[in-house]
Amino acid sequence: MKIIDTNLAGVKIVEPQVFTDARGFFYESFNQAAFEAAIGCSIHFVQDNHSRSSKGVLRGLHYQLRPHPQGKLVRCVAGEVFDVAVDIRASSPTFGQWTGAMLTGENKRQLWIPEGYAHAFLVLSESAEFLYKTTDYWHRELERTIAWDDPAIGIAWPAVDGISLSPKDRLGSALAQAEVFA
Ligand SMILES: Cc1cn([C@H]2C[C@H](O)[C@@H](COP(=O)(O)OP(=O)(O)O[C@H]3O[C@@H](C)C(=O)[C@@H](O)[C@H]3O)O2)c(=O)[nH]c1=O
Repeated sequence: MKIIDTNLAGVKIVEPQVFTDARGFFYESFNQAAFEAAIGCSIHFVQDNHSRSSKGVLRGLHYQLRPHPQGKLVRCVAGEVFDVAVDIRASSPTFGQWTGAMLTGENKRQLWIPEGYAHAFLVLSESAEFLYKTTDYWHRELERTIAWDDPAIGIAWPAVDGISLSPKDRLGSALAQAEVFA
């Protein structure tokens, strides 16, 4: 497993070692000890999520407030997504900055997004299957959405014909109006 730093100190790309042979491939998609050693702290995941989306679907930018913030280890097992994390910790030197990674069924890369970041992804292939682990349970009342296209963040989304959003995500707040992490 290889860890690749991003421009946001807490956000890491995880690249598993993939073993390919005549039958196909094998890799450890999660190994608690190796993951904790790589990110330098202990982590306890409690929920696994799986979504499928069509091309042009953009989910996010989502986060959950305290007392139930979520760290997320995300990956795309089929298709291609552009995955984004935004630092929304008010006291952080990188507050409001974003990082993006291509996660695909082929490259098998994962993105580790700790608590204190908002998360979104855009589907670039005809469809994409997206899997992720979370460090806390879902709490609908604590969920928040920041606008995917807030110019104050300025995410350079790859071009796709027609972005499709949920009704909730169409109402995302500007970062300046959002409840963020102290
Ligand atoms: C997130 C979530 C949703 N749901 C339900 C609520 C709703 O009826 C349905 C779809 O929910 P949403 O529209 O919020 O799904 P979605 O837009 O895919 O939400 C996800 O987006 C990505 C970017 C994230 O980072 C995730 O944490 C999560 O917020 O699933 C759960 O039962 N458990 C959950 O953990």
